[in-house]
Amino acid sequence: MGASVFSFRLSCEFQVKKDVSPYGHTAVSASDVLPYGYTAVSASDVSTTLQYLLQTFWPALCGNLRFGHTAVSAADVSAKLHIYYRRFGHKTESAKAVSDTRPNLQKPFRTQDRICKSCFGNKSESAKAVSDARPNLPQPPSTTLSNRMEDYKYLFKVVLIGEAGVGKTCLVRRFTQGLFPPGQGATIGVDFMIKTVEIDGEKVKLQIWDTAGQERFRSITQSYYRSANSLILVYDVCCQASFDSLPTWIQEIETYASTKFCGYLVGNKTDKINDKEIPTHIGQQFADRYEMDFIETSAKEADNVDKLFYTIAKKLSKEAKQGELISDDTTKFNTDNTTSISNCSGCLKF
Ligand SMILES: Nc1nc2c(ncn2[C@@H]2O[C@H](COP(=O)(O)OP(=O)(O)OP(=O)(O)O)[C@@H](O)[C@H]2O)c(=O)[nH]1
Repeated sequence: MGASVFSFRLSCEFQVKKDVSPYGHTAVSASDVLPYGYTAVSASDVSTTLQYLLQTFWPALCGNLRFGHTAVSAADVSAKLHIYYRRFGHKTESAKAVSDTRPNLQKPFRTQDRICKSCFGNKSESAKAVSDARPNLPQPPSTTLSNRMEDYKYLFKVVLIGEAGVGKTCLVRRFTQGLFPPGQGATIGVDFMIKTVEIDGEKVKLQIWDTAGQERFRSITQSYYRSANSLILVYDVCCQASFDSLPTWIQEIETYASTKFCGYLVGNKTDKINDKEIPTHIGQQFADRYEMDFIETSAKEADNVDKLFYTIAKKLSKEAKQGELISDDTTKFNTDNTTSISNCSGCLKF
């Protein structure tokens, strides 16, 4: 089993690992994740073990970390794992042994809840998003996997892209948490949140991926385009440069996205009326040219933010109902009245 199998980078193949990583995009080598005598364990075993390791030790060591907002090197991760080795030893050799070294797995939810909150800040939405995205972790009886599967009809993946500083994170946090974060720092790699909305009486879960706009993260963020059901391309209405860069982003989309996705152009920061550089009709023209929907928003004032995401949820639900979201790789239809739509094997399937 090659090193790539155990790679902890955010890749399509091992979405579960990706989704539980509080490290953003840290690459962890095969040796880091194989403290078990190099026994061939499956990717999911490794994933599950790492979830446990990271949950157990990371919060105490690192405090209020959140997805994608912390740069942690492979060496850091490795150092944390050594603590685990010291405690449990190196002698476990099989996948079973791996699971035997997880004494806390059956602890009640209170423990996990505390860990999530500790790990990701005291933000219930964040903690819930993390919890939802960890299908392998023990769940309290009231929120077992099957229960949660009945919680919604569709699951869609929405990815925000655009230049750094245009307000992608603020849009996501306004929608998912109802707040405008003061002093929002730059996203490192990719962050995600989940919000369930109701469309025509049906629950629709939006898995919202907030990508870093900085060039240095481009190779990471590109890997998210293909599995997106919807791509939201954001620019800052007060920043000509962010608008001028749109053709480059369109090229990125054409290169990396799937052929079937719902595209939205968003001009953000409309509250800065006196600084506006890109008139609404120019934004609209650009969107028309590339057959995208268009809206102007203010994450700060909560203008049109809900409308943006609800419109996307509604459109995708309609397309799913009409069977128009049949995609490159897989479209999953669950037998229990729950449908998980995805464009690639990298999408979460709860
Ligand atoms: N006035 C105003 N400022 C905003 C708005 N949205 C975001 N900002 C500010 O713009 C700055 C950048 O916001 P972010 O949400 O971090 O931008 P981003 O696109 O996620 O940036 P990267 O993570 O680097 O890609 C922050 O200082 C925000 O406070 C808005 O609607 N109005």
